[in-house]
Amino acid sequence: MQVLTPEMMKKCDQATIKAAYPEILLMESAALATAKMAEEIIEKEISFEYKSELKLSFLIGQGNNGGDGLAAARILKNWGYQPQIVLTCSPSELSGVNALNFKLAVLNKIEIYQFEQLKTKEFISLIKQSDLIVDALLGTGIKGQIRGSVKSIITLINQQLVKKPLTLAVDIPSGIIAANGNLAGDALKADYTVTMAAYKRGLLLYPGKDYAGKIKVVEIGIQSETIQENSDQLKVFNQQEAKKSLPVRKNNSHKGSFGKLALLAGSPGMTGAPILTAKAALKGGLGLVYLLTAAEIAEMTAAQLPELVSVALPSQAGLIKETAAAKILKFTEKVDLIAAGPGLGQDKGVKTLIENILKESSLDLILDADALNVISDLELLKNYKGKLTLTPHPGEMAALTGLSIKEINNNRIDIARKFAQKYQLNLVLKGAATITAAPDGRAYINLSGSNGLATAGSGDVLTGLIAALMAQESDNFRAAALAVYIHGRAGEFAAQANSDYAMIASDIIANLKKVYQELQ
Ligand SMILES: NC(=O)C1=CN([C@@H]2O[C@H](COP(=O)(O)OP(=O)(O)OC[C@H]3O[C@@H](n4cnc5c(N)ncnc54)[C@H](OP(=O)(O)O)[C@@H]3O)[C@@H](O)[C@H]2O)[C@@H](O)CC1
Ligand SMILES: Nc1ncnc2c1ncn2[C@@H]1O[C@H](COP(=O)(O)OP(=O)(O)O)[C@@H](O)[C@H]1O
Ligand SMILES: [K+]
Repeated sequence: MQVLTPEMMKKCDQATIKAAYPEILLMESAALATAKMAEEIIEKEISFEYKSELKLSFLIGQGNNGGDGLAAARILKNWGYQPQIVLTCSPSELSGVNALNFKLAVLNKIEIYQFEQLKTKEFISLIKQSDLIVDALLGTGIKGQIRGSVKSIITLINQQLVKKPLTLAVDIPSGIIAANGNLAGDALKADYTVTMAAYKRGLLLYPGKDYAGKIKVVEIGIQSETIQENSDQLKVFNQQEAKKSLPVRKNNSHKGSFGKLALLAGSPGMTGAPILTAKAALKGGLGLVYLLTAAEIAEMTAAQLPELVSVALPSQAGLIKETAAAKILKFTEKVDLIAAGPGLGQDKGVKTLIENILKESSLDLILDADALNVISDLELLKNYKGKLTLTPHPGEMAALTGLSIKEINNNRIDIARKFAQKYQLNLVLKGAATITAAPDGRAYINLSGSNGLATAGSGDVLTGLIAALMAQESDNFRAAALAVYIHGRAGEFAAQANSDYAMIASDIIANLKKVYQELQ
């Protein structure tokens, strides 16, 4: 499912209206979807005897987001509810379809207040008594910081109410910038968001994602072709996408059919990382893992995982010698893909090894952690002869690009995509709302996972999973996006069993089976 910017959404609206779909009809569809969602929430969350005893408060802005709200209030009134409306402007300031929907609200005898005419106490009391607030103050048309009555309403609710009533946001929580998920000063937190036609970026990026609650995308008459034509290949990776992408395992197969991985990882003091990666790769469905690591720790690591084949590299005091490059390249002739980085360390030998692999190999190559940190010449990435995948967290991405972590996180989608296209590689930009970007411009925002994944070794697990899925699926970009989804979903299961606080990276691996069972 597509993810849009406000400009793209506007183009979709305009194209639909131009193709003979009257604007009022589009708004009525949005309103009907909002009313249905409000009713679903009421039935699920509130115990009541009569619809008419419920207090439904609609906060109405001056633009089309407010128009959606006005029409939804009227529909719910016709269904037997008693909605009330708080208007942020005077009725004479409404125009077009919004003025018409206001007239219809009056005609349907809905109780209407103007915020400016209410005393603060009266407004607070009205909100406090509400069973459900429908937030139709601001949608995709937000410009600049929140101001005027809209700002007063958001500030009053956020500052004066200890417990906020149940809230449904129309299209996007008011105050969240639809283009990037940032706050326009402040925003109204929702328990649910009903969003029109497609996801908006701001609903999936932080802090916006924290304000949106449960999101439902509703169809309002905009054709999927129109959305396709006016969007930019950015999609969400959800369960539906994962089910579609899960590689089919042939029965007539052997361990070679599911890939042989050369894993270049580990160093003295960092012997756990390669085990997490190798175990995740094997539990992810990969056929065989060779761990290439410093001679001093090769035996010790092999002892931790009986399924592992350990290969000792020439080293001194645990540091891999620069001369190991030839041995590694020779060895990788018998494997299908290489993953390098977890716990590898960053000394000179490691840098030489990674540079040599980038210059000489043409296998599918995944670089993570220390293998990313030692790269100083980005041209090596561009010139790599095989298919390359990088998995930086924002800190590693900052080092690769010269940008700050804040800049990266403020513009995750575009930065990841530009880098992937410029250097012709798959990029997994990790962190809350992981972005997977392809060299050809495709990109996914991942929807699974939680803060429990922010635990030592979690990234090592992801690298193993990416290798496993890449070995089983020919489209490396899709494989990486699927691995990110599965990692996140396994993390959700791990959090259910242990809590976000108490889960560790091994719990993610232990729960992979549940994800595969769910997706099969
Ligand atoms: N187009 C369609 O056919 C369809 C559109 N749909 C719906 O329309 C929504 C988009 O509507 P929109 O474009 O009218 O913008 P919207 O979000 O209501 O905001 C504009 C209003 O807010 C005001 N305002 C702006 N910034 C502000 C701030 N910082 N602080 C305070 N006020 C601020 C701005 O004031 P002005 O700048 O004009 O003074 C203006 O009055 C979309 O999210 C969806 O819900 C659906 O019904 C499907 C069909
Ligand atoms: N708050 C969060 N929500 C969802 N996923 C997260 C969050 N924080 C981290 N993650 C995920 O956890 C993993 C952490 O990887 P990384 O930073 O490399 O950790 P480590 O180096 O400890 O293994 C990544 O897949 C990342 O996307
Ligand atoms: K809204």
